[in-house]
Amino acid sequence: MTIIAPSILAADFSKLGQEIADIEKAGADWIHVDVMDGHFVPNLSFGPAVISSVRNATALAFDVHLMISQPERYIADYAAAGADRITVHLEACTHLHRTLHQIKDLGLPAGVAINPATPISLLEPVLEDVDLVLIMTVNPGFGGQSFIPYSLEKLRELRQRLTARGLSGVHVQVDGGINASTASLVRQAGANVLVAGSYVFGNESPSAAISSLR
Ligand SMILES: O=C(CO)[C@H](O)[C@H](O)COP(=O)(O)O
Repeated sequence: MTIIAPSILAADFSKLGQEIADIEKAGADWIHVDVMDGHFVPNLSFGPAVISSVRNATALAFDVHLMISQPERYIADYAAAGADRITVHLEACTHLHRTLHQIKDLGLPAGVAINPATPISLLEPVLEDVDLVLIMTVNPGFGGQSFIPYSLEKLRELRQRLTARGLSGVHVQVDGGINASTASLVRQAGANVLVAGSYVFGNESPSAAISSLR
């Protein structure tokens, strides 16, 4: 079953709680929460105070994607703010294995994300330690960018490696440029968790947009 995780980066921040409640009614499975620090990525979004203020707007899981340098400094804060799962970037961690276990030690599923130019092979040492791998299908930092086609090869390679290692339960997530057309391609290539921002929140009917991604 495909899990749809709308990214609130594309929501109207002036009524964020309502936007989250509405997207739950529209059929979302998880709420994708993009945290940006203006250092690891060239944009800023929001921090734990905003997350905790909207946590009660939904019963859905908050899937927190930390696009921040040295995320180990803030993992406890995001867990306390209401994150249900936390994903960190391989490129942002000095000690990736330690950081993933820091997340797991807080009782949360740990995810690892990679940028478009990072090869799948670098994930090999931590595949057994993660619940989710996020293949960025755009360069992180901004919504509304175009899907990078080479991502499909990376997805196929990741699925093969997970299957070969008996790890088919690991979620394979994609983020960036996902719409009805690219959704079909990434699902065929092995993704089972689809993040979509502008396609869902910018659609006249978010519920139709979510259905079209499944
Ligand atoms: O992580 C992100 C940017 O770094 C966003 O989640 C991603 O870009 C989704 O936006 P869109 O669906 O509009 O492409």
